[in-house]
Amino acid sequence: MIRVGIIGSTGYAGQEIVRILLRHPEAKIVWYGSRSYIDKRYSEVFGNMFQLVEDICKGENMKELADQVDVIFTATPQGLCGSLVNEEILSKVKIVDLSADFRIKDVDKYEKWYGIHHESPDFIKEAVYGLCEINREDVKKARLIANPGCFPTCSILSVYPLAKEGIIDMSTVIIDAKSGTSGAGRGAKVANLYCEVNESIKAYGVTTHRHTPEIEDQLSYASGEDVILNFTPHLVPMNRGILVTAYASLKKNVTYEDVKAIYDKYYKEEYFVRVLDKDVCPETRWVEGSNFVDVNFRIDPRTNRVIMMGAIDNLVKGAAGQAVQNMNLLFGLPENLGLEMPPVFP
Ligand SMILES: NC(=O)C1=CN([C@@H]2O[C@H](COP(=O)(O)OP(=O)(O)OC[C@H]3O[C@@H](n4cnc5c(N)ncnc54)[C@H](OP(=O)(O)O)[C@@H]3O)[C@@H](O)[C@H]2O)C=CC1
Ligand SMILES: CC(=O)N[C@@H](CCC(=O)OP(=O)(O)O)C(=O)O
Repeated sequence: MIRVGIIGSTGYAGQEIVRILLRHPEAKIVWYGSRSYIDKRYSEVFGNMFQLVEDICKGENMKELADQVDVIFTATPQGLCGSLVNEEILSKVKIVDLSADFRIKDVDKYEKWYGIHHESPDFIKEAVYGLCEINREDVKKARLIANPGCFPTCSILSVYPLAKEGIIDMSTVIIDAKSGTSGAGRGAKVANLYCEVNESIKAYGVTTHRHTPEIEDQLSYASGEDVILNFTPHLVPMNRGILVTAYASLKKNVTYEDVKAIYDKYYKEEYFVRVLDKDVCPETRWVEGSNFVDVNFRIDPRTNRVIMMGAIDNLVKGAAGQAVQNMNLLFGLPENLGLEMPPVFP
C-alpha cells in the first residue's frame, strides 16, 4: 500500500485528490495537510467526506511527513513546494507538485512570469513534467514531478500531434480557453463571488497569463521550434471544466483523414485521450468528474487553418487526476488505476 501525504488537502485540488484516492486500491492517505484547519476533522471542512474520512488535519511538516509516507502531493500555492524540497526529503519520498514551481526549466522565466523568487532552482532540471501521455517513460524514473497546469494540459494535448508532425505553422498558433471558477481555488476573492461571476464571461490575464510560457515551452519541445503564441483564458460561470479552442495555419494541404490519422497515431492507445468522431466538438459536460481529455479538430479550407479543440475537468485531468496518474506511474502501477470513473452527467 502506498502511504500518501497531501499538503493542501483542504483546497479544491487537494480535496479532489482525496476523493480519488479513497477509491484507489493501492493507496492510503495518512496525512491530511492544511494551513487554516489544523486539528479540525477533515470531514468538518468537506461535508461530503462525513463518515468517509475520520482523520484530523495536520500542519505542514515536511521532515516528519517524509518519514511517514511514500509520496507527497503538494496542492499548494506557487512557491510553497519550491521552499520545501531538498535532497534529504527527495531521498526518502517522491513528490508530485501541483503548483508551477518545477514546470518551467528556465528559472528566470519562472520568476518573471510568476513574480516570485524560486527557492530551490537546483531541482528544476531533475523534475519531470508530468504530462503522462508525452513523458511517460521519464515519469516512471522520477523523484519529483511537476504536475502540469490545467490550461496547459488541455491546450498542449489538443495541439501536440499537429505540432509534433510539423503540419501547422507554429508562429500562427492562437489558444482561446475557458475555465470554470474552481480553477481559481477555494480562497475568498471578490472577483470570484457569485454576483461577480454568474451570468457573465470575461477574458483575463490577456497577454500576461502565467500559463503562456508553460504552453510555449512544451509546444517548442514538440515542434523543435521556439514557439511564441497568444493564449487567452476566460472565466465562465460554471464550477468545473476547461474548454480550449486553438487555431493555426496549415503548412500544407491536408484532408480530414490525414489529420485524423495523426491524432490517432498519438492517441489511439491512450486510455484518457478520446479523439471524438468527425464533426463532434468537445464539451466540458462530457468529461466532468473524469480524467478524460476529449479532443477533436476541424479544417477550414477558406482560411487554410485548422481548429483544434479540447475539453477536460480542470480538477481531475487538470490537477488531481493527472497527479494520481503520475503517482501510478511512479510506483509501477497501471496508469489508470483508481481513475476509471466515468464522467458525471447531468
Ligand atoms: N484549482 C485548479 O483547477 C487547479 C489548481 N492547480 C494548482 O494546485 C495548487 C492548489 O490549487 P487550489 O486547490 O485551486 O487552491 P486552494 O486555494 O483551493 O487551496 C490551497 C491549499 O493550499 C493550502 N495552503 C496555502 N498556503 C499554505 C501554506 N503556507 N502551507 C501549507 N498549506 C498551505 C491551503 O490550506 P488551507 O485551506 O488550510 O488554508 C489549501 O489547502 C495551486 O498551485 C494551483 O495552481 C493546478 C491545476 C488546476
Ligand atoms: C479560473 C482561474 O483563475 N484559473 C486559474 C488556473 C490556475 C491553476 O490551475 O493553476 P496552475 O498553474 O497550477 O495550473 C488561473 O487562471 O490562474
